[in-house]
Amino acid sequence: MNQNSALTPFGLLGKTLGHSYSPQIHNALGNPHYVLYERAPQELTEFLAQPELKGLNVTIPYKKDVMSACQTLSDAAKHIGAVNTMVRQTDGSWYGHNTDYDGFIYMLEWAGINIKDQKVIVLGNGATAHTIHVALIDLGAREIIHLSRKTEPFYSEAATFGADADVLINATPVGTYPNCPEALISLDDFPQLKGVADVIYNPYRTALLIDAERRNIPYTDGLPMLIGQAVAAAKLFMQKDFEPEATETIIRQMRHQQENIVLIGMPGVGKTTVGTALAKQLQRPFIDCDDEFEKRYCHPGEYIATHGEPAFREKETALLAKLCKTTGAIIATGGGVVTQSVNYPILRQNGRIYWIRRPLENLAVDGRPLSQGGLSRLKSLYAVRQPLYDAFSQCAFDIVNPNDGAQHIEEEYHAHFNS
Ligand SMILES: Nc1ncnc2c1ncn2[C@@H]1O[C@H](COP(=O)(O)OP(=O)(O)O)[C@@H](O)[C@H]1O
Ligand SMILES: O=C(O)C1=C[C@@H](OP(=O)(O)O)[C@@H](O)[C@H](O)C1
Ligand SMILES: [Mg+2]
Repeated sequence: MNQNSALTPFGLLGKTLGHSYSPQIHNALGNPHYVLYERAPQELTEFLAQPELKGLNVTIPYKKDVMSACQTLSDAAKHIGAVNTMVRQTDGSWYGHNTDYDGFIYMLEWAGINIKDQKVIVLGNGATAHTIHVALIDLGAREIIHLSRKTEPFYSEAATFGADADVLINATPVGTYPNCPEALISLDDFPQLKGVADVIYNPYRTALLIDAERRNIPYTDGLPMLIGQAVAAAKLFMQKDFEPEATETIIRQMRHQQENIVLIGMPGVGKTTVGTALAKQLQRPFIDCDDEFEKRYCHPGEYIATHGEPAFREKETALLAKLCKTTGAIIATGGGVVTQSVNYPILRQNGRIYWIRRPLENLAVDGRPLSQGGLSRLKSLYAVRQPLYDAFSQCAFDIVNPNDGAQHIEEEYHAHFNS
């Protein structure tokens, strides 16, 4: 190492870190001196002995290993048996705490999910589930049941334990990018739920959360937990308090950056045209699902004419599942995506869905086999699809001209994240 290059005082310690939001979050909290530290197990002791290090977050697989390097431990860290935050004390020793605990409690508060005297079902029995368990006891849960794959009770027993459960928490990685959408269970087995929380933050909405959203059950994804734990760590690192708005602003900003704009609507209504304009305005990537289909197979119209619509729908869903894992993009779909209910969680997981409308008389029909047969054919297609577009979308816009339409959608999108 260069003699003059000082070690950055704050960071995240782990074995293989890949992409992490932590530097971005700490930066937003006013700490530009936060980096990723990937270290092998045999390097840990020497690494932690460096006096330039002032504060660390710790991730798998080291949350237990670093405990022996901490002279003092918080009660939460002791009860949980894991440390995710280390703070250098004035005497040079390390203090170990667990801000995942704080982040979890923050997430529930943020979502308005009450735990006191409630029956809580936790999916999973691993390290995260254990941290959550300790927090749930401290919050006064009446009963906590962990469903798991390896030890009883199993996920298959959800109906037995879920009948009178108040809160459901997913503490497993099932449904995390890139294996999304995927859920361990259906909420059919939990008829009394008052809240659902998922520790996963990529995708933004797991299949479990989309299920909760559909049933109007209050829910939260794991981003408030991630940011809540970072803020709790930053308080210790920087020895300062943060206004509650600071945390809320970061949550909102990250969502704003990441949420896709998804366009649905009748064939020929202008999804591709409006999507192109939106991508340009917002300087975000544009994905046209029909174009992507054509790159891999052939023009969608030609595919339907040759192989039939069911074969097209199957290929289209598989392709959508790949394309819609992305974040921060503008996505124009093919007009028929709403005919397959399985497409809803795919589009919704990272997206706000806009239904764009124009009078049927004005729709483009060229190269669109399902739109052939004149206005009466379009009317019957619309009769079937209109309730589906309505159910799939969070917003609807009547578009007179594509640029104005893009402008209105952009305004709604920004307002949604700034309210
Ligand atoms: N609001 C609009 N007013 C008039 N013509 C439009 C409008 N939106 C799109 N068009 C035109 O309609 C045709 C089909 O638009 P396109 O974006 O390909 O629709 P979609 O992707 O929904 O099938 C294009 O020729 C486009 O220029
Ligand atoms: O409405 C439909 O079922 C279809 C619409 C087309 O996309 P556009 O909506 O872009 O025309 C294309 O996906 C395919 O021909 C099927
Ligand atoms: Mg199109």
